Amino acid sequence: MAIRRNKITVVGAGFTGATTALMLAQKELGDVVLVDIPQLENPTKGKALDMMESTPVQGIDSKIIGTSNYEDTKDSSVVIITAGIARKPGMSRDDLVNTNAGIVKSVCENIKATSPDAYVIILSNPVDAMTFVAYQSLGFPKNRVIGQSGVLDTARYCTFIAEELNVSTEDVRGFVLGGHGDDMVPLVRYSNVGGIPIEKLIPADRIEAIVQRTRVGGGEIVNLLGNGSAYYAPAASLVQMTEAILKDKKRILPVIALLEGEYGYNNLFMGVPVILGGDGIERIFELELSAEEKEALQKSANSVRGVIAIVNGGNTGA
Ligand SMILES: NC(=O)C1=CN([C@@H]2O[C@H](COP(=O)(O)OP(=O)(O)OC[C@H]3O[C@@H](n4cnc5c(N)ncnc54)[C@H](O)[C@@H]3O)[C@@H](O)[C@H]2O)C=CC1
Ligand SMILES: O=C([O-])CC(=O)C(=O)O
Repeated sequence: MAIRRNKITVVGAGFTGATTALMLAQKELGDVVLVDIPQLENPTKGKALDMMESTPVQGIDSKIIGTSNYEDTKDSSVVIITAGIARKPGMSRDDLVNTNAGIVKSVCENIKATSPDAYVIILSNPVDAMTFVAYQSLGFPKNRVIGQSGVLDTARYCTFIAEELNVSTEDVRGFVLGGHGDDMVPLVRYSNVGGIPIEKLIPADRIEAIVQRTRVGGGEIVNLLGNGSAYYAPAASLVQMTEAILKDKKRILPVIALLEGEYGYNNLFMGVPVILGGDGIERIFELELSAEEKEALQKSANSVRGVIAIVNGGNTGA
């Protein structure tokens, strides 16, 4: 049988979607289908054509098309959902919940019909609740419905640690647990630089400042941009997750997964470290947490449940 390239669909051709499409093509992870609403079909085709015309210069062979027709996305291996509105200064991610829930639901109905075997990665905010909406709308098994927050939050955290120590970002390891909001839980005890615990290298007050900056890292960019939210680091995070799945890399990454007893939570979508590979979320790692870390995670979980309740008729879980 002839070997075919993977088809990767990116729904939403705005800042994050278009950037993600280009980065996916640059890594030649597959052919990319960029989808937006019918009213924006021409600009979507235009963005895709512009990217396609960069391929001879970049020396890459991925094809990129723009469309508003889900038939073009048929049998995608991975679908990335970036469709929805983004926040502006003064807004929280949770302010987007009602608008984006409707959008994510309608997108998922189309995906379910055209790519029933896809692995679906959700970016639209508030992303923990939107991953729940996607899970309900798609009816796919839990290993194939994956939310993006922890890769980005961890990238911010590691950037700030590397800056603090003036070392390569490559040598910084750590991760962020919990919901994608200001209560997220960067895990200091599990963070190191070249194997050396950060607590041995950075004074406690500076670590606390890094943790706080990470928690509001999205807001920092929103305030600087003035009219939208981050997209380069979010796109890079989506590409890392897509690559982990398509190449069956079995990366250990923090992603939003359905918890069924892990960390003491049931029927809740929240960020936890997992093995991400050819079968999506292949395993969730449950770490031993201190009393303080458990309390911080509980606060984050309560925030996520509050937002899920808004889109789930007052019920707080899946
Ligand atoms: N989870 C995370 O870590 C992050 C989440 N986000 C979220 O991702 C979402 C997208 O952000 P941006 O790309 O910056 O926004 P954007 O406004 O630049 O792009 C969103 C695109 O979605 C499209 N869209 C709306 N309804 C659609 C539908 N039914 N079908 C297809 N496309 C549709 C819009 O026309 C627009 O082109 C926002 O909700 C934002 O908050 C952004 C960055 C990080
Ligand atoms: O802050 C936002 O609204 C977008 C986002 O989730 C992030 O950049 O972390």
